[in-house]
Amino acid sequence: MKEQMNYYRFSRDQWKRFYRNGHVPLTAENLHEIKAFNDQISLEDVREIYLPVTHLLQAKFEHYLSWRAAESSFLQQKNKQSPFIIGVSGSVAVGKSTTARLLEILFKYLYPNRRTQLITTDGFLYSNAELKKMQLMERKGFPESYNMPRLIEFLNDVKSGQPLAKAPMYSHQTYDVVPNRFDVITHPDILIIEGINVLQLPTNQHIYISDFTDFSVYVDADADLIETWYLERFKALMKTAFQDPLNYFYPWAIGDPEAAIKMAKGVWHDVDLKNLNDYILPTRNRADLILHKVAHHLIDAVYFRKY
Ligand SMILES: Nc1ncnc2c1ncn2[C@@H]1O[C@H](COP(=O)(O)OP(=O)(O)O)[C@@H](O)[C@H]1O
Ligand SMILES: CC(C)(COP(=O)(O)O)[C@@H](O)C(=O)NCCC(=O)O
Repeated sequence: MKEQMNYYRFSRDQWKRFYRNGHVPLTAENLHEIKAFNDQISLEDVREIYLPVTHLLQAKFEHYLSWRAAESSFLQQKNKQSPFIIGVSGSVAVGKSTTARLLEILFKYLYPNRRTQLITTDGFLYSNAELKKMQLMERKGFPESYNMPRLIEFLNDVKSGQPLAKAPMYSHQTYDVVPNRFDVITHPDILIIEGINVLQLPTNQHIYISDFTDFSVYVDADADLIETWYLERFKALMKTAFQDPLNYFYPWAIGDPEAAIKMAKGVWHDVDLKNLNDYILPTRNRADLILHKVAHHLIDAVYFRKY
């Protein structure tokens, strides 16, 4: 990634120094829990990259709470609870879910008495049946494949302090939205929203997802590297989740492995890479923080937005 004038660039060595030791006390048990959720995560990355990120987010969150109180006092209104919303974006397979989950875990350690919840935007995709009807099945993940008005309404409910808001669920098992299944969001203090479209500006809306987020993170890497992660994940799933006869990819898991890899490469090139270049990458410079990854998901630099 080239230097950008509106970002500070910090090398890994510079970034790790921003964390004051002991600020987020991680015990051996905590680290064990992180490893249990993804044993590929480097604990060095957790300490050197994610702990300073959490430290920064903590400062932002506390500033947000005091600003909300000051605003309510100015408007002579009751201080209504409204969650601090963190958006996590980036390409398919760059590691958004992993980053979002890690931030969720770290926030829970930091604020055990506060409610942190995580949702993904993929539940707001139109169902496969609807996508087929609109001839958008090959455009899954592109802006027009999401029900944006529904997502905006959901965020508006959450941000305005509704006691309960329901986010539809997506299943990677069925490769489709799950009918009548929801993630129930109940008055969180912190909401993490993860998805490829979190920083996008839809053309036909007057209000965007980013209007609801208080901080945003973009996970970045070269497209060639992301392709290898996409294919590695596909190969790992071929041996595990795809072996289930109910899985959408089951026919590929029991067929010719080379044909399956060829198909996955085609999907990456024709759908996800195109989406990255045309719609996701152009949103990168709206993020407050960019985590730049190199081989093995190692973060070599962090970009922090100046203005
Ligand atoms: N920090 C990390 N260290 C090691 N592997 C990772 C890391 N982040 C993601 N991965 C792996 O990369 C692949 C894509 O990550 P995932 O979080 O599923 O991506 P996304 O949500 O962006 O599609 C998965 O196989 C995941 O296990
Ligand atoms: C459902 C998704 C759009 C969401 O991406 P994610 O948030 O999982 O990175 C993506 O996983 C997807 O299915 N893309 C369509 C092409 C493909 O099968 O990769």
